[in-house]
Amino acid sequence: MKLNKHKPAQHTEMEFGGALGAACIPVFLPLTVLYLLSVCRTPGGALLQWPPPLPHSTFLWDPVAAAIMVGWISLQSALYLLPMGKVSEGLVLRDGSKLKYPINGFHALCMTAVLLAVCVCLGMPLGYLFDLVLPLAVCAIGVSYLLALYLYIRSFWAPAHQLALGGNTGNPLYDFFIGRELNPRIGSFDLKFFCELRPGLIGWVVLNAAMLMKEVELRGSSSLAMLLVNGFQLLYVTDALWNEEAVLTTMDIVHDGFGFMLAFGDLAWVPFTYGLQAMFLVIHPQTLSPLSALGIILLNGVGYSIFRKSNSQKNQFRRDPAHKSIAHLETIATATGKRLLVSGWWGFVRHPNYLGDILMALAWSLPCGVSHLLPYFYVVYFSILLVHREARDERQCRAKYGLAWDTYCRRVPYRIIPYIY
Ligand SMILES: NC(=O)C1=CN([C@@H]2O[C@H](COP(=O)(O)OP(=O)(O)OC[C@H]3O[C@@H](n4cnc5c(N)ncnc54)[C@H](OP(=O)(O)O)[C@@H]3O)[C@@H](O)[C@H]2O)C=CC1
Ligand SMILES: CC(C)CCC[C@@H](C)[C@H]1CC=C2C3=C(CC[C@@]21C)[C@@]1(C)CC[C@H](O)C(C)(C)[C@@H]1CC3
Repeated sequence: MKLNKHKPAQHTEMEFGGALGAACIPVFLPLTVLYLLSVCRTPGGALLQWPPPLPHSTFLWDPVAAAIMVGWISLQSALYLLPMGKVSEGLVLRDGSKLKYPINGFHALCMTAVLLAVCVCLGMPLGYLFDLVLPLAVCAIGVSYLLALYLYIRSFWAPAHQLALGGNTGNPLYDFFIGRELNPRIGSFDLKFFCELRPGLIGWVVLNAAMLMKEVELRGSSSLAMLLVNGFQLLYVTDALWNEEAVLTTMDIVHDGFGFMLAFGDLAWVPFTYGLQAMFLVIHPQTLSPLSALGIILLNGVGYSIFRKSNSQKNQFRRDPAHKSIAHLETIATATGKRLLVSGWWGFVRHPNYLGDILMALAWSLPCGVSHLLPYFYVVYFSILLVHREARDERQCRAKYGLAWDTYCRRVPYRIIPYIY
């Protein structure tokens, strides 16, 4: 293979605070993960405490955790490679080609669940993962760094048309962080698509199940709060894998390169911070009245319904605008030939799917009560992520659709929350 001397793209706008952000985030976020996990295990559970509850170095490394990590990634890779489900094509690439992706994430989730159930019945102490969570997170962070380094180095052998438009600035720190290559593959194994949905997302619900088991070990039964958190998040992950094909049109797959940000986000950030609520409940049990539980279930239901219906409406519209379920919706033309929906969910606010996602995030935290900030970390982080993501998407859409996008913004003035934002 020939080493390619790519000319850095001229005037690429740097995101996430540019080179400074790219230098700080890979240090700051892994430390944040370890800090949050440590706080979660303290009886006080206060997010801001002095001195901070720093774990002793002996709690950070465990060869068993390393073995579990290797086993887990190998298992998910094997399931990804199994010829189950259908094969779908991604969007058209810059060279006019389309990549093929195996759509078998839901099968992988079901097979993992069966394997896990068998192992638990045979006596495997799943709750032990609670005790191993810090060394497991250290291993996941280590894997993200190694993967990002591998991705950065191999990108110099990729042809220019396979690089992400925003990931080839010539600044090594920034390009390592944001990702140079768009769809890095080993043979037909797509590394970005695999990482986005498999080891981290499925790992998240397995960790949640482990927290439930730990609670049963400690207190003899699982609490309503723990059941709600597990149920809601399992629904979210199952939905993502059931609708796996839709991920092929998201910003991450279509636009972003694969570098440290996504590798770390997928493999370490998602499994170890999205499930903080369940981890919190192991040490800080909460009693939930049936009425509050009902209210929280309703909130999650409303959020999920908005999230799913709006995402499905747009996916259907992009795949087949003439489909009978959406043919009645009002649209506007753009100079690219693609149209924009201006009625239905996408006429309500410009990002109805983000609104639904934020409502669900709130429903995942409420079972943990209101005495601590820690279980609300996800809601706060996620709102910031989505506001930032909305701004990035808006910039891209304005560049793509020009005047038509301005017309859409006038027709649908609110971004995420009607009459507020
Ligand atoms: N749990 C988590 O951590 C995260 C969850 N998410 C979720 O992932 C899902 C996908 O989000 P994301 O990838 O950010 O982007 P979206 O699914 O919101 O897609 C944005 C794209 O949709 C198209 N679009 C925008 N407006 C219209 C319109 N009116 N009519 C037709 N098409 C339109 C444009 O692309 P084009 O015109 O080119 O088709 C635009 O670039 C969301 O539900 C989000 O909440 C996202 C990030 C993190
Ligand atoms: C650590 C960084 C600062 C931020 C990293 C962001 C990533 C964690 C997220 C970027 C987009 C994501 C998506 C999902 C998970 C989180 C990341 C990877 C998603 C797979 C969750 C499930 C949803 O149904 C989805 C729509 C499939 C999501 C797609 C985007």
